[in-house]
Amino acid sequence: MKVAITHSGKQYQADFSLPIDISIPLTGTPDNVNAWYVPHPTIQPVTDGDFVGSVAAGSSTNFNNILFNPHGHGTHTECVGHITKEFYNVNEVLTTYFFITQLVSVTPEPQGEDLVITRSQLETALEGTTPEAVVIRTYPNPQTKLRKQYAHSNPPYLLEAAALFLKEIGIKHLLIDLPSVDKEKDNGALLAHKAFWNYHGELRLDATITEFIYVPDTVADGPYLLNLQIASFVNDASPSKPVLYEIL
Ligand SMILES: N[C@@H](CC(=O)c1ccccc1NC=O)C(=O)O
Repeated sequence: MKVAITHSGKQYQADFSLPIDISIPLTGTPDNVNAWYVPHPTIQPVTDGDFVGSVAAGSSTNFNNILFNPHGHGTHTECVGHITKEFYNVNEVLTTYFFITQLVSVTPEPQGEDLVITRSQLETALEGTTPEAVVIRTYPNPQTKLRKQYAHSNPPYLLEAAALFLKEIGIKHLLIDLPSVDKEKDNGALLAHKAFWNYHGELRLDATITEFIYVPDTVADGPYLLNLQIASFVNDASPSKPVLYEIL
């Protein structure tokens, strides 16, 4: 299914029959990707007395409860409500779902004991483009990222200046393959989140951060059409399904 798109005076074409899903599947198993010290998600049949919500166990239907945490268990999209006293929910904030995006790859640089993404790395990678959304793939990029247990691993993160740069050039949606844009243990500083959402000024209520994506190596850097969909959770964050389409 080919589509022709006119956006900001430019013409694009994409083929909806060739989606590139950059979400991480969520499973109810211990090897589900994990961060923030939460137990693994569970997907279990509802039970009620003798009833077990499983066809294999004699029920008419499979009928599972799912217990998971959007921030800790996989691809999720969050709004400024992640860091504010006031309640903002991502379902109200994300109101359109297609964006022109740029996929960039960076190798985080050592800074003391950390690995960080710098402003100049993003400047270089974006090559002067100012898309609505940026998808950041970090190297190395092994497939084990799909089930990595990140707790206490001090994953790479974005420097405050890098997040400020993305805000300055008007990026509305930031997607990254790490558990957070900030350092794991930062005593609540959350510098990159705050910079991107302009926490100390007028909040960028319509800006989102999507963490825990996975972009396979076979996908080349460059421009894409992004379809960013969430489940309609009234919460600061929701599991999400970002999908890229090559621009033809
Ligand atoms: N680094 C923060 C914690 C943090 O960032 C966080 C904690 C739980 C769930 C998500 C978090 N950040 C996600 O981007 C801290 O050390 O307080």
